[in-house]
Amino acid sequence: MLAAFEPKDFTRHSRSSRVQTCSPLLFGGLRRMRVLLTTGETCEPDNNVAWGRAKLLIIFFFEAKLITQHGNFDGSSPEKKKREMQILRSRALGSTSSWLPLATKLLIPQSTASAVAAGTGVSTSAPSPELPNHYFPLSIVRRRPYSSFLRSPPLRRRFSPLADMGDERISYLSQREAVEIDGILMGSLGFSVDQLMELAGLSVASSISEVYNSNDNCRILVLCGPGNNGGDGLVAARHLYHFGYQTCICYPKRTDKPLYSGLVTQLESLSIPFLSVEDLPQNLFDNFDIIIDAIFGFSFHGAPRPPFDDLIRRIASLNYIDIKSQSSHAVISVDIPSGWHVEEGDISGDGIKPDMLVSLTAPKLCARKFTGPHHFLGGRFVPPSIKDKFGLQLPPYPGTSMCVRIGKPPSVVISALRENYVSPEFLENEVSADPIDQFTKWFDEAVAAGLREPNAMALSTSSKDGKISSRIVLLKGVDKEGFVWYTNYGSRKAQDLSENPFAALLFHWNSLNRQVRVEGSVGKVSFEESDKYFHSRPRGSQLGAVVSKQSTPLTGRDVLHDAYRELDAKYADGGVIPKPDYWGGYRLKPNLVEFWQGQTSRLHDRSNLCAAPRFNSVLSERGGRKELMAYSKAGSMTSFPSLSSIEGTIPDPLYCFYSIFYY
Ligand SMILES: NC(=O)C1=CN([C@@H]2O[C@H](COP(=O)(O)OP(=O)(O)OC[C@H]3O[C@@H](n4cnc5c(N)ncnc54)[C@H](OP(=O)(O)O)[C@@H]3O)[C@@H](O)[C@H]2O)[C@H](O)CC1
Ligand SMILES: [K+]
Repeated sequence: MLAAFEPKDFTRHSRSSRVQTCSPLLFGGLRRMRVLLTTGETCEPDNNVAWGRAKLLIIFFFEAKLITQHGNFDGSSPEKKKREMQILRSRALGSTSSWLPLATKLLIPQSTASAVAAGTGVSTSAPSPELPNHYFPLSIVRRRPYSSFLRSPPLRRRFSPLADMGDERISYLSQREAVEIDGILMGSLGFSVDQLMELAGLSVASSISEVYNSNDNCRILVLCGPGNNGGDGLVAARHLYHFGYQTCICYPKRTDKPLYSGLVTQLESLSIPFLSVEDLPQNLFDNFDIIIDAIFGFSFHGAPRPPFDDLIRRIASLNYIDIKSQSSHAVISVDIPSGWHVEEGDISGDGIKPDMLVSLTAPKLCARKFTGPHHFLGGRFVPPSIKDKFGLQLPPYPGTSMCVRIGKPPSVVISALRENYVSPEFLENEVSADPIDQFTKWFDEAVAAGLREPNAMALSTSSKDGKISSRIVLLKGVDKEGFVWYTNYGSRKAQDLSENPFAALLFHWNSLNRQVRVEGSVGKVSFEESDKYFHSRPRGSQLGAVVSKQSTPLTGRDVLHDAYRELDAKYADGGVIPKPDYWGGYRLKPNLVEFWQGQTSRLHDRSNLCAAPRFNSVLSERGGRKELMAYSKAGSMTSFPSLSSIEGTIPDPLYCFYSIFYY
């Protein structure tokens, strides 16, 4: 019955009116949306009561749709029906506990429901006695202030750099060594199993979030075994829930110990559903995008016993499902692909073939046979004493990461690499008429979002014969006069600019789905401005600027280093290092600034603010409405009937812009 239910069937989407009919496909993103109820009432996610009601409306619509499609769940026992509802709810909305009690407060007239049903294709002609009398759809307005996105940036897929070690140089543990290390950690080294399990589960969740997006409504089933590997799965499920994934658990052989019952309680308090083996579809990918295999770890021995033998068979059968190669469906094994021999691997050849393996502490010998695209290491708790005792070669973890990619880099089909951008709409009435103000607003938001080097920009220049070159430089200042960067006046870009004083800048704020293109004329900044900036730089950068004759071939690296050392010694007393003549700044005065906001299905928003030479004016062309404004130095604006009527009216042009909006 679950398989027959396809949420895609009732997705309705109207971009032009910026209203979407409620669709379960959108549920993952709902927390980030402002919801407009059909009554006209609006609410923000921060408004708990209204938001709770909004969620309820969604669920009632969801259930009504289900019931009208499937009648009374004919043949289902009330228990089974309840369970199925629970699965559907959790798939759609995640946690329900916080808002479900509000259900009793809702009473919506049947007339509203019928009117709404007519617009959504839900049939009410023969309502089931169970059909709630108060279901109706929602209109979702995909708008909210950008600042709220910054508070909860969507999780994005990122790849950690490959560990800087060949596969051969990483240590692989035998089963005996793995057990022994476990014993030392929890013996003389004073760790508790709870601690290690928490770190292991967090590593698993972190590894998954590096490869699979949570904002694609990713549904994860965690299959947990009876031992600590199963415990890692329970912990990972909790972290994944908090990372925004929709998680379900199947934990058929529970352990009575307080550690495990505590983990179960924590998950239940998040309303994460626990499914029995019988609840699961034969083809696990029917209802889930990712299957986490946390059944057996390094203590596995012999042949799998029920019910795990059947579960392992079901996961292994997913290897042959076509859909896997074309979609984001994946099997992820924790520490050991369950059913594999801990040292020999998949002896029978028809075992699980995971897409991702997260080895914990150190990979076990079987991991040598892993051929999937993503091998990660987690369990960042191994102290040097263990590394020394077992002669472990392990890759360093980058930064504060809880996981590190090891093994071969994934082979990717370049043409298949794409992101579906989910952003707030960039509406014309929200764009500053002044491009520098708009740029500053976006730049501040890029800084607030914690982007690395938000001031990095591609600078494209052209020689007099039209040969274009680009490189990344750093923006060092921006104001109404333009965009400033510093460089060596002997560099290729400087040579280009001396021949052709026009250039283009491109800012790419990837995780905000934003780009800003700037085009204009370029001139050198004054000596005083360059000199002031030069002396604000760290001493090492000043020395580097003096010794580096950019774009000039060297006879060897040591020439540069020797020159640096010599200069360093010369100014060892801390004297002022003079700015060399061949180093200084450029300023690009824009005549076009384009703001680009990536949107779903490539329906991006672009706003183009262009300078209109000689006019201190602003011309807006917004949604077909043309507006021409005079823009005084003091910042006030006056409306004019035409461009020619402005000519001569503004005595002291500063710069002027008109706007064009693209859709
Ligand atoms: N130091 C670390 O690296 C840490 C790793 N962690 C994780 O812990 C597992 C190892 O956990 P452990 O509990 O020792 O073992 P398993 O999870 O593999 O499971 C043992 C249970 O499985 C049963 N079992 C074994 N073989 C079979 C089989 N053929 N069929 C059915 N059941 C089987 C076994 O029952 P027995 O009756 O056979 O004893 C146990 O009930 C490691 O891999 C990591 O994932 C920690 O979380 C953190 C520290
Ligand atoms: K496993």
